[in-house]
Amino acid sequence: MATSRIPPNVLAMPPPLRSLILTHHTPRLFPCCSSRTFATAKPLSRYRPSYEPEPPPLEPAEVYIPPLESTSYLPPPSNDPNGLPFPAPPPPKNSLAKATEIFTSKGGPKFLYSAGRFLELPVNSHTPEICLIGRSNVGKSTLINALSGLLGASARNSHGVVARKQGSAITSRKAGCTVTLNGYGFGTPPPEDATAAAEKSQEIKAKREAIVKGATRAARREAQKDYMRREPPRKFALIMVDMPGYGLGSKKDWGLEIQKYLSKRQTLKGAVVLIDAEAGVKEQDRMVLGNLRDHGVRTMVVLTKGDKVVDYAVVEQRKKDAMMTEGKEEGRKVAEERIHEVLVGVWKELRRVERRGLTWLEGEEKGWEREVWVTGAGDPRNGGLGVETARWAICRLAGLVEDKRRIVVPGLDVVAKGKKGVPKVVEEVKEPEIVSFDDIEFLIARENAKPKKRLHPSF
Ligand SMILES: Nc1nc2c(ncn2[C@@H]2O[C@H](COP(=O)(O)OP(=O)(O)OP(=O)(O)O)[C@@H](O)[C@H]2O)c(=O)[nH]1
Ligand SMILES: [Mg+2]
Repeated sequence: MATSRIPPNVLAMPPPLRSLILTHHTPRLFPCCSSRTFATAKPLSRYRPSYEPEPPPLEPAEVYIPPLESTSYLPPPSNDPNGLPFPAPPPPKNSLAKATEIFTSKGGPKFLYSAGRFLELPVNSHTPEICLIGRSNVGKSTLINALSGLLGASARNSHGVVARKQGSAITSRKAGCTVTLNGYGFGTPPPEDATAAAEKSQEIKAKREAIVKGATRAARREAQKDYMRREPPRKFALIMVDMPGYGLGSKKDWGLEIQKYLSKRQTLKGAVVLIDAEAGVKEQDRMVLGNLRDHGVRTMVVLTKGDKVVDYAVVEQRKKDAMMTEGKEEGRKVAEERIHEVLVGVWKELRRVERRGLTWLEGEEKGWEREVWVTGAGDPRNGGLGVETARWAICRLAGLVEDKRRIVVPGLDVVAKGKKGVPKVVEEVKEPEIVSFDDIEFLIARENAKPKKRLHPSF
């Protein structure tokens, strides 16, 4: 019978190693600590990551179908209650390329800051900011990653230090992953700003020299104060702010900080409200839209997880349909119908929220945008449904690209104005509407609340 022996030089070994050697060579003496017991010991499971393993990827050849008819939709005319959303024309190629350049420029996105409170945010008086708001787990961080060029699995499975170093947002399958206001810088500032930035850095340099050379102590102290208060020159074309989600896993304090951000941030150009295409508009979304209205923030809605709606519809349809190809086509129709349903719900909600205020109006600069965008940023087939056009929409919201599309619909003529991208709507009302007294009162109140144009400063 082979018996294990204790090595003679065991006492010459470092004390922490001795017990290991002994248990290895004499398993019978220490059965509870044998190497096998160590290998299957329970405590190791504590170090496993807390998120569940990813499900196996979908098979591209089987499930992949062409994306939806369009990635952005406009509402039917307001005088047509049964009208369907209609697909908006795609953005012009040159400005689409400009938006792509801003988001995917060399060097990638830069993670700028993570602020737990509004007061911790760095000063910003020059770079336009756009914030992403939505329920927990809706896909805010995934969308930021996809906008910067990461596709599918890379956008949705971004964890740990490597992701931080790359400048990507951390994502998780667990709700409540993002708990601070996280800023990401994209693109390079326009050339005139670069010159201004160079001048400013000269100024800062001069101030620093003054600190060293300042004759008196008081002068040095004054220069030091100025230097501490300085704002770094503009380095990015756009800053995107990823916010903590509301709903599951959120906290009251975060809500308060977000409110402060919405009301006080001077450079905030607009908010992108993310709504899960599978779940539709929820109570918390209504509350957030109300907040945006109260703070007069320009708002744009983006549906996320559009790919899931499409896949689900296809799989369901295929169960019913024996013919695979027909199943796909039918599935596409079903998916389109489901997306239409959610879109109609979104516009209904936006109009309802608008009616409760006086100044946050449909299609106005300080109101909400009609066009709603459909995305599938975390599409496991690396498709990144609608990400390219979403980039353009965000740049338009920030005033970085122009919208020169002309959209003509029966009964509704939308002309997108060049400069600020606010579509001007000329609506043809075919028959005179019968309006209740309440509505008239409301319309008068709304009209009075609009800022009056002054003909001359002296008037
Ligand atoms: N299929 C699909 N999955 C998505 C999409 N967007 C996000 N997901 C998944 O949804 C989960 C949550 O994504 P996150 O980006 O972390 O969500 P979040 O809104 O930042 O969540 P919080 O930080 O908790 O507020 C991840 O597991 C993603 O893989 C999408 O467009 N399609
Ligand atoms: Mg997040």
